[in-house]
This record gives sequence, structure tokens and C-alpha cells, in this order.
Amino acid sequence: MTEREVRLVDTSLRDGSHAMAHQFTEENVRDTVRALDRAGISLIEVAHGDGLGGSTFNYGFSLVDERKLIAAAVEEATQARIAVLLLPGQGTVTDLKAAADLGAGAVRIATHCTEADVSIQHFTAARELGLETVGFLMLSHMATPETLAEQGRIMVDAGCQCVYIVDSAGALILEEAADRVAALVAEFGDAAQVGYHGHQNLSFGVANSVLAHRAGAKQIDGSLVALGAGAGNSPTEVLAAVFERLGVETGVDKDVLMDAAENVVKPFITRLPVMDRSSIVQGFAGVYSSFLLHAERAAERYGVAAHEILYRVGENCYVGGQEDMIIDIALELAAERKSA
Ligand SMILES: C[C@H](O)CC(=O)C(=O)O
Ligand SMILES: [Mn+2]
Repeated sequence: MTEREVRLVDTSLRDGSHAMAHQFTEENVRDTVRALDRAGISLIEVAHGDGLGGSTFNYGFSLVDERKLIAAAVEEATQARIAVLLLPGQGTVTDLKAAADLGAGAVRIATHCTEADVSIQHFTAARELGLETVGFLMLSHMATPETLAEQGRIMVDAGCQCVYIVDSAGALILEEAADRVAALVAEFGDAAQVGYHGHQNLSFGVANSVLAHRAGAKQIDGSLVALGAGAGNSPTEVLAAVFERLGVETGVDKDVLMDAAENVVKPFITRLPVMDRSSIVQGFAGVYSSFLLHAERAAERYGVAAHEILYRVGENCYVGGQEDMIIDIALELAAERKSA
């Protein structure tokens, strides 16, 4: 068998949780894992969109307990490893142990891009549990390549095996993505891999992923039918087709993935990810993609426009965890309108 040059990782069942307002059923998870596993995807992420313990008032409650979904995913996978996401402070080491006990084989630990130090304890625990470890530097557009390399180094020293440039806002354009990946590759050498997680808000998810691979990234994220926050993630089935056209070996079957996208995932999607005004504004203004539904709900409730809320979130440089402050902005805009 040809050696895989890049590993495609699928996050439909985690990042897609945002787009589905965290309403995945056990059947959705079982069907999707079976299809991804059949296509040869070797790492499948399953969790609440905001990671272990994310089912809360602030982020939104899950329909089905994520532990039940993780157990179902583990049961369906024959060759794929199931990964969970953990945001330190939201998910705990206890949550991680429970996920490992259910059979999860990898954890992706996500921090704001300048706060990698909060992940040290969790990487230590993950390695003790024998898990594959991945680090997520979220909202990577907010930091320079040099700063990201320093932050990635903190994760690697703590036991992380692959650090991702995470374009949470879908804001990076071409060399902005490639330069960030290259800085991490140069910093780590053989000590760790580099990954890339794109969002489609400005339509660069796939193009940036190709450049990320050329800059040395070994793991690339995607979601079937782009199911993910904001305008969605780089579609896994498109990544597979593009890398095949470029002669880059992924070890996955693009036709099985296209079938999974059309016949398994598309039928259960309640809201197709699209590049509409709000998600384009997210990419333009550098807003966390998972704020989209929160902004839409606040817009409807307070009679203001979602894209105006999102522009202001961008001006205020809000980061993940500040979902509740979106309501403050909606109220502010409503008051401004009233007094105008
Ligand atoms: C918790 C976030 O949804 C993680 C992620 O996928 C991103 O920042 O993008
Ligand atoms: Mn994401």
C-alpha cells in the first residue's frame, strides 16, 4: 500500500454539532462513523461542538449525552480511532478519563491561540491515559506565526504530538495560513506534527489546506458536506478529491466519502452551512465561527441584524467562551436603534 502523505481527519460529528445546534442523534453518529470508517478515515472526532462538558446553558444543551454518542462511535468504528475535543476549564480530566474508558483513543485539546499554558495539565493526563494527543490553537488569525510557534512549543513540551493552526473564524487567506503552518513546522522539526483546521467563511478552507500541506502540515481537518460552524469546515469529500487530483496520497476513498456526504449526512442536516452575509462577516471581521447561531438567535430576539452583531463582536475581539456577551451587543444595538 502507498504510504499516506497527509491524514484527513473528520470533524463532522464535533464541529458539525455547532451547525446542528448540538442535536445529533445516536443514529446520526452511528451512520456517519460507519461511512467514514468504510472510506478509510483514520481519526473521527465526536463530542459536543465545544468539547467534553460543553452541553451547558452558555454553549447550548446536547440532545443526547455525549458519552452515549462517544460509546456508539467507538462501537461502529472498525479501523478508525475516535477522538474527543477538550477545552480546558470547560472539560475536565475526569471527563477525559470517562471518554478514554468508553474507548476514545485520541484527544484534541483546544485553547485560545495565546493561552497554550492552560493545556499542560490536560496533555499530561492524556499521555498517562495512553491517548493520541493533538493541540488546537484556536482563532490563529489573532496571533503572528512567531507567537503561534512559541505557543505550539508549550503544547509539544507538555506531550502534544500534533499542533493545529485552527482558523476558527475562517479569516486566513492563502499565505496567512501557510506562513503560520510553516512557523510551527520549523519550530518543531521532528518533535511533533502540524495540522490545519479550516472554515469556509471566506471560501478558503480547501485552498488553505492545500497550502498548509505544502508548508509541511501532516493532518488536515474536514467535515462531510462542510458540516461545521459558520460557513462550515473544508468539506472532507472535496479535500479527498483535491488531494487525489494533486497526487497526494491520503489513504481514503473519495467515492465512498462522496456517497457518505450525499446519502448519510446531507439527509439529516437541519441547516446547510452556507457562505451567507453573516458567515462572510465572520471571516472578514475575524469572529469565532461557532458564534453564528448565537448571533442569529440574539438578532431575532432583540430585533437587530445578525451581521451587525457579528461586526461588533469582531471589533471587540471576543474569543470562545464569551457567547453570553453576544446578547449584550444585541441589546446595545437595539438601544442605539431606539435612540436614533
Ligand atoms: C470549540 C471550537 O469549535 C473548536 C474549533 O473547531 C474551532 O475553533 O474552529
Ligand atoms: Mn472549527
